[in-house]
Amino acid sequence: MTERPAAGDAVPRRRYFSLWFELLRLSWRRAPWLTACQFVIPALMVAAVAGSALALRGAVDSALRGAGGPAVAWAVGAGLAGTALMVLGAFDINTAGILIGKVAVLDVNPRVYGDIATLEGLEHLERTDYLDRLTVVRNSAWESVLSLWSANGVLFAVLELVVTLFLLGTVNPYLLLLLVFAALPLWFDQRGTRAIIRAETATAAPFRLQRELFDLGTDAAAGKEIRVSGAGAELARRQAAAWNEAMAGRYRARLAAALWKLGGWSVFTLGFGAGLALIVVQVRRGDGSPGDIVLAITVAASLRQSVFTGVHYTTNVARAGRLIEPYLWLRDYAAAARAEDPGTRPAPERLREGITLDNVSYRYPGAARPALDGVSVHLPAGSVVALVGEYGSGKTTLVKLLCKFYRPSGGTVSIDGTDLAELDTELWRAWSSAAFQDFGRFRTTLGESIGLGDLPHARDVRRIRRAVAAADAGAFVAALPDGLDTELSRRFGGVDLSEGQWQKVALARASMRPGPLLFVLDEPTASLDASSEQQIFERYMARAREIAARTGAVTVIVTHRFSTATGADLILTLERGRLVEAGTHDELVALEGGRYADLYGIQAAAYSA
Ligand SMILES: Nc1ncnc2c1ncn2[C@@H]1O[C@H](COP(=O)(O)OP(=O)(O)OP(=O)(O)O)[C@@H](O)[C@H]1O
Repeated sequence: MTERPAAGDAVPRRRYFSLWFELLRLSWRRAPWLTACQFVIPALMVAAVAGSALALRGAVDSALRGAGGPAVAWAVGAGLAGTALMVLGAFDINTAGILIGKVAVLDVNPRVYGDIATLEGLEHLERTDYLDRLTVVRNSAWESVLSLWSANGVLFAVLELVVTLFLLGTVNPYLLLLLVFAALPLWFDQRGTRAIIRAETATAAPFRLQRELFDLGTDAAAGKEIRVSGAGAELARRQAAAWNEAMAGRYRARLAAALWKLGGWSVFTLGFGAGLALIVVQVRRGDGSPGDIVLAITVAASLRQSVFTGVHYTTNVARAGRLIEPYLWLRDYAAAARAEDPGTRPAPERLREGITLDNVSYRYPGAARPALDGVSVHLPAGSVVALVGEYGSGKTTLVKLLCKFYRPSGGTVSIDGTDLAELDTELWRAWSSAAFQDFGRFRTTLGESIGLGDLPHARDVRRIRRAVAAADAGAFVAALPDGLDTELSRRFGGVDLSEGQWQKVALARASMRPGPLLFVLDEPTASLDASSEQQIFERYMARAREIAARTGAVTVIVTHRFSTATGADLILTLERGRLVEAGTHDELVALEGGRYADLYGIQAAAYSA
């Protein structure tokens, strides 16, 4: 099994070629004619460069010999070749742009997004090494495809270089030495570009931080707290500091790259000047025709152009390295994550025994201590289980493990005796429903936002209405201008919802599946007022019992309000990732000095005060 790549793992250069080959195949499939143009047009351009130089030499020498007819014919040929060069050049840029756009938007972008959104677990979205690379790769599909055609451009620039040098060689073989001078700017430029790539990767973290701080500072929701606390200036200071840190490294690298570039071109100009002087001396000695000087000047000018083009394309390729490296790393990560045995066994249609956690531990990547530590408990089929405990005690982590978002670092979770790791993840999720405290805000129409909870029935209006009723959202939906068709964003001509309304939408979404085996409610009412909360819990308790009777479902409710937990069949108290108590409300309050009894007592006293 392939391991997920670690933070510092580098991607071998040869992988670039396989990526380009893959992009070439995609381009061919997407637009064969445009793809063919990327080879035919540059080849014709090389022919036109050589043709125009040879024709000019012919025209000058014929004219000097007094052969008027051939001189005119050569001159017309040179003119045509020059015109063809310009037309082909414009055509080349336009066709390449269209092709790159098509492949980037229609093929590469969906794949990058797909790799982010469809990976089985959540871990990748919480790892800084993954997020750093994502920051670099985001919106970079265009540049990745561009790198393929830049590499192709380098090939044709080299071909043009060889042809032009060959022509110069016919005048004087020493001129072939210009190849060395032509190669130097490429080499110098490479060094500068590599410095830029290194700097961009090294400064990805402060760059991401400044962007996040900027988003935070301009977010209306966070804006309320920022204004009340007066933290705006401090946030702006931190954003500026992160920006300066990121940019200082990048500017230094750019300056170094500019100096390398300057050095390369200075050497080339020297060599180029010396070459021209050599030909002039040679012709003055009578060893060559004036046409040779014209050919040498024409060819040398196009040599400068082809070196310039070659450098430009090489820079593009090297710059794309800063995207290709993290892009391939992300793909390797996604491939390795997919290759991890996803489990193939079908989930049972009905729970008979229930869910068993056996010595389950979980540590977040990079965390110093485990979020869950040796939890063993049986959640009987058909039961309502309440998870209680202080902030950060591991409640959400436990339900995430039940949903198979992460795999336990130790121990097993089993469903009716089958290890959850062996169950087909997609099927298990299809038998689960969940509403989380940090719910998603899908800014589609209200009906779509709820229907997403059960894709095969996403347009089933009766089912959506039932889910709305389950979430006690009927009155709020009825008050919306277009009911279920209301757009959930002012930006799209719809309405903005309050926190509590968004939470009800999330609850309704979680209620779309009629008979899940696992029903998770992770503080699903934190944004609701007390009376809505009470009503919703009563409904969900009734629903839990009703589903339990049909499918043996286990309902897990994470809550900070102990009044909610009292009706559960089993209450689990977590503390610093460990399960410290398990039992019914009556059993736990009866425990002398028990944690639950303590917390329950404090809350009950606060409410009655
Ligand atoms: N993505 C993450 N990466 C690293 N550590 C995390 C992550 N999510 C949670 N933790 C840590 O794991 C521990 C348990 O967190 P968890 O969210 O499970 O607690 P909780 O009991 O649900 O808390 P709350 O009541 O505040 O929701 C905490 O110490 C938390 O800081």
